Amino acid sequence: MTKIRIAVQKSGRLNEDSLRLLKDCGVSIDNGKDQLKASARNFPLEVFYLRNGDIPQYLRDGVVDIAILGENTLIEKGQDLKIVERLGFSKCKVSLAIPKNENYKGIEDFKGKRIATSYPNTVKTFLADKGIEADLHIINGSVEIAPNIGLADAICDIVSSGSTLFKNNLKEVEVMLRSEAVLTVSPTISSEAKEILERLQFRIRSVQKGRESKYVLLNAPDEKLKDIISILPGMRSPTVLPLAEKGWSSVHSVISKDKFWEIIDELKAAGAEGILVCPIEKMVV
Ligand SMILES: Nc1ncnc2c1ncn2[C@@H]1O[C@H](COP(=O)(O)OP(=O)(O)OP(=O)(O)O)[C@@H](O)[C@H]1O
Ligand SMILES: O=P(O)(O)OC[C@H]1O[C@H](OP(=O)(O)OP(=O)(O)O)[C@H](O)[C@@H]1O
Ligand SMILES: [Mg+2]
Repeated sequence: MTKIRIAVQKSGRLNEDSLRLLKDCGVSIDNGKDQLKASARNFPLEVFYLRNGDIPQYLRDGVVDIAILGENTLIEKGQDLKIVERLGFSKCKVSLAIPKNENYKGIEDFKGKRIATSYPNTVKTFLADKGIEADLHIINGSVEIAPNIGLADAICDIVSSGSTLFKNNLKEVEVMLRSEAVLTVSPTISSEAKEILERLQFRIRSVQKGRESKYVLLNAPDEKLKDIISILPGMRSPTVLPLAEKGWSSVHSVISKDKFWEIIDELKAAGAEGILVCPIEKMVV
């Protein structure tokens, strides 16, 4: 029986959320410590635990069919690989930063400067586009230390909270790109594996929709139902059930997490009472 082979980062920033997503999709993986390969018990899938930076080549070579990667890694090393799903976690930027006490006038300041980075292709393309030539120093980790030890004048690295820059007395001056985890696919994927991929994507979308939504239940006097219903979007329209107490109804609906507090305020103002909010595990649409 065909199994889809998925590459997941062995350890690091993407590992935990990638495995959680598979778990939420109902894929159970026996996770022996230090295993490099593991099979799912209840879905035709095999996980390969690999170094992030190696995954684009494994996809090209057809060693794995799909992978969870940071979009930034694809921009750096896998422009030819197709993204089939955006996964919404590991959001970060790839930015240029310089020592905090230096005055920044604009991108021309990078002309002839030594830039330490693990993302040489991304920096080269970004600067070439603006007609700037700089001297790149490729290092694999702890990039932010480079200006402090005299190895470089500036850096290009991942920025999320900004605390690593702060701790190293650096400031972000150019955001080159924004990234999140994505599901990407090998150009050599077989049609059988593609079918499994479609089943997995269907589950991923259901999990994501669930994560983006909340289930809301509330009580309302019947004369205020019309106003309350007009506030609630719902998958089709809200469910309305009579309460034991005459003249009152219970209203159930699904609302987006983004608009959550706004809608709750409006519901309260429209006369809703006893509002309950529950998480949604999956939403199949
Ligand atoms: N601070 C962060 N906040 C959010 N996402 C991040 C952060 N740092 C890295 N990422 C994302 O997680 C991915 C993996 O980063 P991580 O530092 O764990 O691995 P790596 O050192 O790039 O790779 P390797 O697995 O080859 O050691 C990055 O490509 C990026 O997409
Ligand atoms: O803006 P922040 O929230 O501080 O995050 C940014 C830092 O996170 C990543 O490093 P990581 O912690 O993964 O360590 P690494 O250098 O060993 O990859 C990245 O390389 C930055 O150094
Ligand atoms: Mg890192």
